[in-house]
Amino acid sequence: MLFDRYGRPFQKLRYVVNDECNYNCVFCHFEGQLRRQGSYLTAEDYGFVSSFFRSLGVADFKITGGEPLLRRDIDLIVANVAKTGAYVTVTTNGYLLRGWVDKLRKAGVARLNVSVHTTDPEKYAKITSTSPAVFREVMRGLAEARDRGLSLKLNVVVLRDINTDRQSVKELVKLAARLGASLQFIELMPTGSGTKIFDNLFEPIESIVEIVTQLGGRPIGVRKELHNRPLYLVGGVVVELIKNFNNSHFCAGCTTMRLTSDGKLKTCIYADDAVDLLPYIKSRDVEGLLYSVRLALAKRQPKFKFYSSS
Ligand SMILES: Nc1nc2c(ncn2[C@@H]2O[C@H](COP(=O)(O)OP(=O)(O)OP(=O)(O)O)[C@@H](O)[C@H]2O)c(=O)[nH]1
Ligand SMILES: C[S@@+](CC[C@H](N)C(=O)[O-])C[C@H]1O[C@@H](n2cnc3c(N)ncnc32)[C@H](O)[C@@H]1O
Ligand code: SF4
Ligand code: SF4
Repeated sequence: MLFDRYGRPFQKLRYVVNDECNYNCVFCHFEGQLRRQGSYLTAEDYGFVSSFFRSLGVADFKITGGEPLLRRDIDLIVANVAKTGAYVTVTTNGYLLRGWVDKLRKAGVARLNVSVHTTDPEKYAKITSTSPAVFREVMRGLAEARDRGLSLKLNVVVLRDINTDRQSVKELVKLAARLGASLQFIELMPTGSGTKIFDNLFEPIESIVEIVTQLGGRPIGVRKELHNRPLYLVGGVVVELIKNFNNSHFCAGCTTMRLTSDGKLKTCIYADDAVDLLPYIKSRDVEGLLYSVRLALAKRQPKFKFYSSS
């Protein structure tokens, strides 16, 4: 296992497998990468690089995007990562889910995170720049995934006065319960498109905690291995809370980096100084990769620190 200078172990890697999307969400951070660069690692590259990272002790791989289900070889990518024996999850907007459920299950996906910010089709359409019919298709995909036995988590970006009232939270809990899913509330991040709406739509996670508590929820633990995220249980549903803005406790528990779709290792979602792994991935150069990962770890800093001069 490798550690950074702040004693944080490197245990999880997020693969941003593309930089395009069939949605245009009002807040999208695109995982901190530029849109439409169009140069992607191949499924074979992901297989090779996953074996390498596994050998360093990384055991949890997140496949995200852009919209990962737009990649025609997404099942092959999942299979090549899963073959290493690692835990592989995919985060998706869910619109193309129905066509992929069986293939992803066979490829060995451990869980799907599906972003569903509201149960109101009209609000959904506005948030994502789609239509209410798109929302209904996502619901069909989720039902199919549940029926085929896939483990599910619903992602909700918290948006002030859009999904922060008691009824909205209650309906999301009910939806998660029907799907046998867990539910994750994520604070809005001021990056990418999130920057321009932040002042109007940011709502701290505490408002959700208050409602969850009013609904009978109780704390059941903390995800120490990832950002010290608090967990609650409400109505039989596990609720995970991502308080990622200005939270030194969250960054202190950061055990993850991102590999952009063109092979750059980002030390933090906010950081611009990525380390380029592409030449080493393409030439299957393990020594070069190890040197570069050590370099990235040496650069890594918590974005929000306990003590900061700035
Ligand atoms: N600031 C920050 N936010 C993160 C980080 N990891 C995840 N997030 C936020 O959480 C959102 C949802 O992440 P997901 O792709 O669902 O995955 P996850 O919840 O981190 O991981 P799993 O629980 O393993 O599925 C991200 O898009 C970010 O907004 C991180 O390292 N830093
Ligand atoms: C960038 S998306 C990529 C995967 C997929 N397209 C989706 O939307 O699920 C990954 C996650 O980041 C969340 N997200 C996007 N922009 C965000 C922001 N500014 N703040 C917090 N979360 C954000 C999305 O809701 C989604 O759950
Ligand atoms: S949050 Fe996901 S679905 Fe929405 S625009 Fe970004 S990548 Fe696409
Ligand atoms: S250091 Fe903080 S902001 Fe940066 S990726 Fe880790 S948790 Fe996110």
